Amino acid sequence: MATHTPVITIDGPSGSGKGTISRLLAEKLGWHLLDSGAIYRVLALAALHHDFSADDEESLVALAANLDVKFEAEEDDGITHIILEGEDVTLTIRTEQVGNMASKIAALPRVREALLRRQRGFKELPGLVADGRDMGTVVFTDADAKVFLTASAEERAQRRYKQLLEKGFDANIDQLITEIEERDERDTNRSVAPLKPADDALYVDSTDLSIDQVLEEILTFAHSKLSKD
Ligand SMILES: Nc1ncnc2c1ncn2[C@@H]1O[C@H](COP(=O)(O)OP(=O)(O)OP(=O)(O)O)[C@@H](O)[C@H]1O
Ligand SMILES: Nc1ccn([C@H]2C[C@H](O)[C@@H](COP(=O)(O)O)O2)c(=O)n1
Repeated sequence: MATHTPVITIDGPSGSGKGTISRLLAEKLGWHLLDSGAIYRVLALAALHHDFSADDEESLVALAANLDVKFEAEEDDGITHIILEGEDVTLTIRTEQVGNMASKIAALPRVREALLRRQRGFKELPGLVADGRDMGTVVFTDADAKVFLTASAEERAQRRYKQLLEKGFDANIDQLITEIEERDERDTNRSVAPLKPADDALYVDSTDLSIDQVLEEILTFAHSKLSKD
């Protein structure tokens, strides 16, 4: 009999805390982690390097199919380093320029298709926490527990502002709110794999919740779903 590999999906808009919560959840459970946004961001950075425009689907599909990217867990700093074509791009992919390009190319159906297998390859024992926009609705539709994590656009922009300053990037709060709203609009209204809660997802609004409170709520939910299997 094939062994079941459990999956927990965390979907939601930019800055809702998916990455933070997914990492903490994966650490607590001792499971693997898929940051699917990082894959779209790496592709976006590679496209910018090659000077491809965001609507050049043909070139982007070829780039996605041959993307030379490695995720390397470093013992020294505990961070998973992302290596694109031999270069460490862990920090570079986090800029708003790369995030916006990622959101644009992610609207192209054939680009999404080209990245599907790479994402599903992360599902390995003892389990996977998958973070993104369509983890529960497209990539892992049979996940054991699905969560949709959100927060108001203003709160998400404030979080991003703080995060960018901490990382030494320049930031402007009004511009961040505008960019977050534009990104929400694009991610939610695209024709393929739009950002939306799966029918069977737990909906968590983290606007007034601390990271610990969100983690607690999701862990309780995940345990209840996993114990039913
Ligand atoms: N509940 C919370 N309260 C306060 N700050 C939070 C909360 N959740 C996350 N944060 C902070 O908000 C910032 C953005 O969080 P994170 O990167 O996890 O979001 P994300 O949804 O993964 O965003 P993106 O999709 O753009 O990568 C981080 O600095 C994180 O520490
Ligand atoms: N499963 C996913 C993950 C990400 N994207 C797109 C949409 C986002 O705007 C962009 C960057 O993601 P982030 O790092 O901010 O989570 O990538 C997507 O369409 N599907």
